[in-house]
Amino acid sequence: MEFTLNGNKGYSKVETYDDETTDGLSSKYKSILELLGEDPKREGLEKTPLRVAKAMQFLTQGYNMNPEEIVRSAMFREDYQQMVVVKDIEIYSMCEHHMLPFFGKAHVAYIPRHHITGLSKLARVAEAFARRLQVQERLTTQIKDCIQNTLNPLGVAVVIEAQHMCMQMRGVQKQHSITTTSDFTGAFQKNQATREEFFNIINNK
Ligand SMILES: Nc1nc2c(ncn2[C@@H]2O[C@H](COP(=O)(O)OP(=O)(O)OP(=O)(O)O)[C@@H](O)[C@H]2O)c(=O)[nH]1
Ligand SMILES: [Zn+2]
Repeated sequence: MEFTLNGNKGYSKVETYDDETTDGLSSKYKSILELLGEDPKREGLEKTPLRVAKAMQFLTQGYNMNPEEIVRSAMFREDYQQMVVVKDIEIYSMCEHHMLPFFGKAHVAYIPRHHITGLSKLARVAEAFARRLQVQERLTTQIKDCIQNTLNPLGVAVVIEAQHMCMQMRGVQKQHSITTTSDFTGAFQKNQATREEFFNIINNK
């Protein structure tokens, strides 16, 4: 057992890699190397099944995190009722169709009703949902729902801009394509001026 995750504050059950999962994944990745025509015994590849087994657990650690708990762990009563925006949150996820990375930026905003949360928690929520097999649309909606359900704010906005390796390295091979998804509740959904203010902030106008 080794300590692995930097910045783990107890929302995650994965404080260590799970030995049984590591062993199971390692032996399967060894077979995958063989199927790809490689020699898993050659020096450079000897430890690769183990490394990949750990990397995959790292990249999917979000399954063991509780995003609502992350928000609730730092919820403060406050009467501020203006927009709070955390933009340019880096996200690294993996598409559930090809298990290849997609990555980019998330922009998250909310308008508090009675409660605010720690700013880092918005980024931690994005992280908890991103570190799973995902589609960008569901990732966007899950972040939005989590903030809405915990803080009960006057509105939530989430925009994600991402590049998908499955569209760049393979398949249609469009290296410069960027996918944007968005989801809104409350004031962001109903009020065009509020939504525009949010877009102006994230676009730095
Ligand atoms: N909507 C959505 N699609 C995604 C996402 N990530 C990957 N995809 C797409 O998932 C689709 C899967 O389509 P399939 O036709 O079953 O798979 P494929 O034969 O590998 O398709 P190509 O990628 O077009 O070669 C592809 O169009 C991918 O671009 C995502 O986050 N959201
Ligand atoms: Zn894909």
